[in-house]
Amino acid sequence: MGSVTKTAAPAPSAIEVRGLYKSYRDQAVLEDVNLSVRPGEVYALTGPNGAGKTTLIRTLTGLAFPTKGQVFLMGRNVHDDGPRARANLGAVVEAPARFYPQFTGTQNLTMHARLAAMAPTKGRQIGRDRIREVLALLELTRMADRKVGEFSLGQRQRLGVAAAILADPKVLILDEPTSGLDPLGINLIHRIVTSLATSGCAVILSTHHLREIATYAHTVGILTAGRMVDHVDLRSRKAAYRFRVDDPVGAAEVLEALPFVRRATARPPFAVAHLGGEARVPEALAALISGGVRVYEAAPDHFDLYEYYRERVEQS
Ligand SMILES: Nc1ncnc2c1ncn2[C@@H]1O[C@H](COP(=O)(O)OP(=O)(O)OP(=O)(O)O)[C@@H](O)[C@H]1O
Repeated sequence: MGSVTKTAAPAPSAIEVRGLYKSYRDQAVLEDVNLSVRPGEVYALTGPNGAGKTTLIRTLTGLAFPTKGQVFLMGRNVHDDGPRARANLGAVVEAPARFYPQFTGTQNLTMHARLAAMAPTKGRQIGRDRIREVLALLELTRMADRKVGEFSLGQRQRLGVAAAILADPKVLILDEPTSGLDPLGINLIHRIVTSLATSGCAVILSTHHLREIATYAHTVGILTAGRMVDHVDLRSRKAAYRFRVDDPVGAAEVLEALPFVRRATARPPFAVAHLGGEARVPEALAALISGGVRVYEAAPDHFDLYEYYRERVEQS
């Protein structure tokens, strides 16, 4: 039998936004927004108040219609083929999500489960065990049989996330899921989002909590005045190392010539290089030393998303 060479094809996007425009009367709120999120990726959307984040999220979920452009969820156009596109979607688009206050947490989730069972392509039956499981995951077991009208803001917020993940969505879209939550609640949402992404779910969430999302988002989209001014790939930023040297420009040239270095720049007194991992640090050091560069220090170059964001927003 002959052998077959396999080349891993990139996973198709779970969320794909193409040339999206949205205006309210004559006011442009979104202009030419493009983005894509693959299965397993967490995309954090951020930007100043009024930048258009909620409008974008509502348009992604099919709740708002674009003036121009398309949104695909799992390959289906959310505005032309809504019920099928949304069959794989879990979302919280209003904070806190709306529930029937006179019914308990369990009863509200049971109603969500019935709706999920009616989805055209999925039709999954969600049993009581799953409802108990998501309530426990969101640390709401104690509140399960209390009326939602008696829930605190943070508890309702967590119930919203419980409803969004109930049917094991392939796409999760959350508008400011951590607003109104205490520090442990914020951490809980982060852990849940990370674990869903690890199991293959594509996640978009909007947030103002830059330092927190920097720890687990893969990409950060910066939206200002309706335009996506930057997509920051945090994975590549984390692979950077900085070397404090006597000659940063010469050191950057030495590093740039190494086959495993993707990019090297001088930022006096440092030369900063994207090495692809810490296993390459000894080789980079050896190259610098044999190139006649004196090295005083080598350390990961921590990317400060907050500082980056501030500069980016001030420029635009
Ligand atoms: N239904 C609407 N009719 C008219 N204008 C609207 C409507 N909804 C939003 N806008 C306008 O669109 C712009 C973007 O609003 P949006 O709520 O999307 O911003 P945001 O980035 O989510 O803000 P925040 O961070 O404050 O939540 C604002 O100027 C807002 O006034």
